[in-house]
Amino acid sequence: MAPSPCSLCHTARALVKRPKTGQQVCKSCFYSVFETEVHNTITEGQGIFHRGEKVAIGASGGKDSTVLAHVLTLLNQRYDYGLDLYLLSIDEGITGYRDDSLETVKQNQVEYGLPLKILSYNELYGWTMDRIVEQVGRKNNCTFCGVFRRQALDRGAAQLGIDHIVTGHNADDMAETVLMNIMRGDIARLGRSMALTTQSEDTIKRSKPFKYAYEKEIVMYAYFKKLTYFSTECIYAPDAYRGHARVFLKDLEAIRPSAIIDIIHSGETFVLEQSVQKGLKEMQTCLRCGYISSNDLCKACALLEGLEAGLDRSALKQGQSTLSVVPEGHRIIPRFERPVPIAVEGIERAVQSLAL
Ligand SMILES: Nc1ncnc2c1ncn2[C@@H]1O[C@H](COP(=O)(O)OP(=O)(O)OP(=O)(O)O)[C@@H](O)[C@H]1O
Repeated sequence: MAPSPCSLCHTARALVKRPKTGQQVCKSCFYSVFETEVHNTITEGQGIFHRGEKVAIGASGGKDSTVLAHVLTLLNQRYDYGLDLYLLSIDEGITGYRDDSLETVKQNQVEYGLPLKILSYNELYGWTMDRIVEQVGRKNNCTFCGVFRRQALDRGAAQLGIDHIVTGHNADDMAETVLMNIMRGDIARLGRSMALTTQSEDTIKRSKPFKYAYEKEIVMYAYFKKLTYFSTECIYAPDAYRGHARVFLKDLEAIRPSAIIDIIHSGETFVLEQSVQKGLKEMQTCLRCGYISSNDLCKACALLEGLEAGLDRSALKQGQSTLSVVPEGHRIIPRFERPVPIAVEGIERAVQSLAL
């Protein structure tokens, strides 16, 4: 049987069946269409970046963030976004996992010529995940890791004077999140987690440029381009609940590949009723460390307090402590200082208005 021609350029031989659309394409058209779709996500509407912005790529050494570092570096040059890119890695202190993946990030630093900052849980919280798991067991450790990582990324970015973090969350991650939030009945969180970019007054801007990129295509892209990435799963039990959502989603994708995008679009159309919005807690800053929080203590301070007190699973009852006074001998998280955002667009507009 004669080889099929690429359904986009109609000249080269098709080598890939796109998981997202089923189109048979050649390698070069696959790269082009993948990169263009990410560019479209980034630039749609007002766009997520502005010229001169300092952007930290959350770099774990895994496939998603490695491809993100590669594609953002490329698009920044191709379309002249004018971004100042950095790699920001959080070392959770997981022996035999994160130490190895950080070696990959260090290689990426050289390959892409981007400055790299590594910030560890040990430095910030005085605890590694290895020690946390020793104390709280494997069952709930993902909660600690998730809360601590979120804050560590913000703190690392703040130390670099960066006001925008991008992560490699992909379309599969987004669809899983929709399913998980529906199964939990947490529609308020669903709305927030579907945004391409999130920012409130007191937080560092976060974006997910791979929001619509299929995991399978990210893997294909990394494979064909021979990118250096680390492919082992975390050694501590991954979030079991997400695991169920993932298996369910993969089954749906096998039957109908568009299920992933369809679920994301469904998630995007949920709108919170006014009455529900009114019931949501106002955000404030943590009395102890100054980080954004919906309680007197932020989740990280509450979890840390539990760890320091030698609690195990009960330490998960976060947000219940209202103490601004630190119990004696307990370690605390340093105060969170945010960089003052520079309104570059505002400055540009002001300069333009002065021009003759
Ligand atoms: N230790 C870390 N340091 C910096 N960023 C991280 C770290 N862990 C996760 N991230 C960011 O959060 C995104 C989603 O993380 P998740 O744990 O879901 O990993 P993943 O889906 O395996 O992604 P990756 O393939 O990039 O590891 C990553 O793509 C990355 O941008």
